[in-house]
Amino acid sequence: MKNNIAIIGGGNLGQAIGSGLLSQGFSAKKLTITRHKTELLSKFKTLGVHVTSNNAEAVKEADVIIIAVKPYKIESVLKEIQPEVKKEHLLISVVSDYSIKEINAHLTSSPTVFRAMPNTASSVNESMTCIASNNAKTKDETVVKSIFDALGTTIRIDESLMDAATVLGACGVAYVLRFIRGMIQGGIEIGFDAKTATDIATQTVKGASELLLQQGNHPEAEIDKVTTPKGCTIAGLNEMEHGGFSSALIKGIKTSYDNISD
Ligand SMILES: NC(=O)C1=CN([C@@H]2O[C@H](COP(=O)(O)OP(=O)(O)OC[C@H]3O[C@@H](n4cnc5c(N)ncnc54)[C@H](O)[C@@H]3O)[C@@H](O)[C@H]2O)C=CC1
Ligand SMILES: O=C(O)[C@@H]1CCC=N1
Repeated sequence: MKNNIAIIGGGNLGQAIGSGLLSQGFSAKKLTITRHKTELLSKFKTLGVHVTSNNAEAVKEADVIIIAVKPYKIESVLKEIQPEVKKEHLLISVVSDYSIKEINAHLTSSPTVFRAMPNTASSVNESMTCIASNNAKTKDETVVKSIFDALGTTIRIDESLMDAATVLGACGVAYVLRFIRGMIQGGIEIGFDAKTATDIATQTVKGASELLLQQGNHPEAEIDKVTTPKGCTIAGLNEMEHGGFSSALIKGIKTSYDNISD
C-alpha cells in the first residue's frame, strides 16, 4: 500500500486499526497516529510510527485520513484539520452517528469522504468493515477497500444502513464476547478450569462461525446436525429459549440501535 495514513484518535479503535495495518506489513514510516496523551502510543512509536498530538501536521503529511475520535469530538477535530484538508485527500470517518453530509459541512476543500464501520478485531485482521460513500470515484473506493481488506473482510453498504452496521458489526463484538463469557461460566460449573473452558468455548465459537462462513449454510441447518432427538443439545437449547435467549439478543440489538443517536 503506497498511501500515507494518518489516524486521528489513537484510542481503542484507532490503535486496533494501526496494529492491524502494521501486522499486514504496512510501513510504520507511512503511518501517523494522533492523540493528546502521546505517551499512551509508545508501543507504536517504538515500531517507528509517527506519533503526535498535532492533528494538522498529521493531515498535512497524509493522503488518507482516518478519523477515529468519539462522536462528540469530531466537530472540533474537523475544525482543527480543516485548513490542511485538500481536495486530493481521502477522508474516512469511523465515527458512529455522524454523516458524510455533516462532515462535508465542516470542510471547504471537498475531499472525498467515506464512512467505514470496522470493529476492534481489526487488530487481529478479522474485522468486518462496512464502507459507505457518496459518488466516490472507483479508484478511491479501491484504495479505501484495500485498507480495510487488510484488516479483515469488507462490504459496501448504503450510508442509510451505517447505524445498523454499527450495531451488528461493531457492537456485535461485545455481544459475542458476552456470549463466550457465559459459555465459560457454564463450562466451569460443569467441571472445567477457567483456562480449559476458555479454550473450548473460543474454538467452538470459531468453528461454528467457520461452518457458516465456509459452507454458507443456514445456522438452523447446522443446529439440526447437532441436535439428537431427545438428546442433551435440544434440551439445553430449548431451556435457553425458554429463558429468552434469541429474544434477548434481538431486543438488545434493537435497543443498541435506538441508542445510537444522541
Ligand atoms: N471501539 C469500538 O469498538 C468502535 C468504535 N467506533 C467509533 O470509533 C470512534 C472511536 O471509538 P473508540 O476508539 O472506542 O474511542 P476511544 O475514546 O478509545 O478513542 C478515541 C481517541 O481519540 C483521542 N482524541 C480525543 N480528542 C482528540 C483530538 N482532538 N485529537 C486527537 N485525538 C483525540 C482520545 O484521546 C482517544 O484516545 C467512536 O466514534 C466510535 O463510535 C466504531 C466502531 C467500533
Ligand atoms: O458503543 C459505542 O458507542 C461504539 C460504537 C460502536 C462500538 N462502540
